[in-house]
Amino acid sequence: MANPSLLILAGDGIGPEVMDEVKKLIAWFDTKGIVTFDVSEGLVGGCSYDAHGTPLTDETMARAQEVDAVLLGAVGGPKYDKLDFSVKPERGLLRLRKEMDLFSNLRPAQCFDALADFSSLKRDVVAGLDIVIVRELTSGVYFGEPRGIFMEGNERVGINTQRYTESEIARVARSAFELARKRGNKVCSMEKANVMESGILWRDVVQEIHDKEYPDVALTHMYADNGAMQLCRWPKQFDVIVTDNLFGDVLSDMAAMLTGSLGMLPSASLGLPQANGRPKALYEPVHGSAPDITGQGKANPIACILSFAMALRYSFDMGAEATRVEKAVEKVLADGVRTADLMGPEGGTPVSTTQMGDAIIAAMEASL
Ligand SMILES: NC(=O)C1=CN([C@@H]2O[C@H](COP(=O)(O)OP(=O)(O)OC[C@H]3O[C@@H](n4cnc5c(N)ncnc54)[C@H](O)[C@@H]3O)[C@@H](O)[C@H]2O)C=CC1
Ligand SMILES: CC(C)CC(=O)C(=O)O
Ligand SMILES: [Mg+2]
Repeated sequence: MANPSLLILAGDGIGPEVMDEVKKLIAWFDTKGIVTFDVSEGLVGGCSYDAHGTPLTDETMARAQEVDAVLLGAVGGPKYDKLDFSVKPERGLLRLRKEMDLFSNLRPAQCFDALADFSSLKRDVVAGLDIVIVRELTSGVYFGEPRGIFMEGNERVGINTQRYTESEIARVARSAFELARKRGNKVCSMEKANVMESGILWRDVVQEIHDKEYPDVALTHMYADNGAMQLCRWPKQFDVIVTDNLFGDVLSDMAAMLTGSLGMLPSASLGLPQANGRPKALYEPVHGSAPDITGQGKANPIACILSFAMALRYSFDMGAEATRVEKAVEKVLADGVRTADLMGPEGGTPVSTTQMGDAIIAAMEASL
């Protein structure tokens, strides 16, 4: 049987730095005879623009459609800020999400015990936290038409459109309910039904899907602004949060700080199951290309490594090996190994990106 296939798109900024640590893990799994991936690499984002004049070539897009899973680092950076919108690095990532139809973006926020004092919130608020934000990823205001900057009279007007169809809401709601059934059996849906028609439809459809198909799951609704406040006030009230593309983007960065650092948050972007039973899938850290720390060896690779663990679980049915990676991360953190983003106000000596990766490999080795 053919080896499982991976396409690595490390991208820009710290993307390649954190992805190097994932490559070490892939090599480790190979050396140990646990699993050998058929790995190919490609360009996305600014590096692709530099090489080809586009943030994603058709060839790379086609390869992404063929493989079992895509691993992505991060895209973007100040060098590209003034580019025409159509060729900005971020458009490469949006194209991947849209054309692969990766509508369900799972963004778990889990607070490792060793980091409960590193969150900007009190230990009691975050210790033991384990929630998942399910973000709709292929529609909403990032994709709606009309969009653009137009002249209206003698001034410019910027337009983006929030647009959701019933079926788009229904499918992401189903993925949230399915996930909840495997966890705490609770879903909180967040929108702004008080001020947006798309929010009214969102609330109605989520409720309908619940009543018809998932009456056993506890469902609540919350306005997204209150949701942001509740995430800071008492995040452990949540199990699964389902929300739209924009609110999910913002709320998940916020949830990152409940775990100690944005450098800790992984994600899985999943489509519907294909004929082989596997969903189309892309795995990437929640963070961006972090231009402020690029090239300094300061990036925390854990979000990218935990994204690879999600790939093992969701694309390759290797739950036990995913747990092995997660436990290795937990062990390293418990041993006090910290990248700079995880330093408390009292300071200490941070390890580099590669040292963190090496420590995680050593913990994997010890787990055998
Ligand atoms: N999925 C993606 O590829 C994303 C790309 N971006 C792009 O990244 C660029 C920078 O955006 P920002 O708003 O600065 O967001 P960012 O997520 O890159 O960085 C925000 C802050 O978090 C820190 N940070 C992020 N990841 C870290 C890590 N692994 N370890 C330690 N510290 C980390 C950064 O140093 C920075 O201070 C922009 O071009 C943006 O469009 C932003 C978010 C997601
Ligand atoms: C296209 C991305 C840059 C948007 C983003 O911040 C994200 O998906 O987290
Ligand atoms: Mg974001």
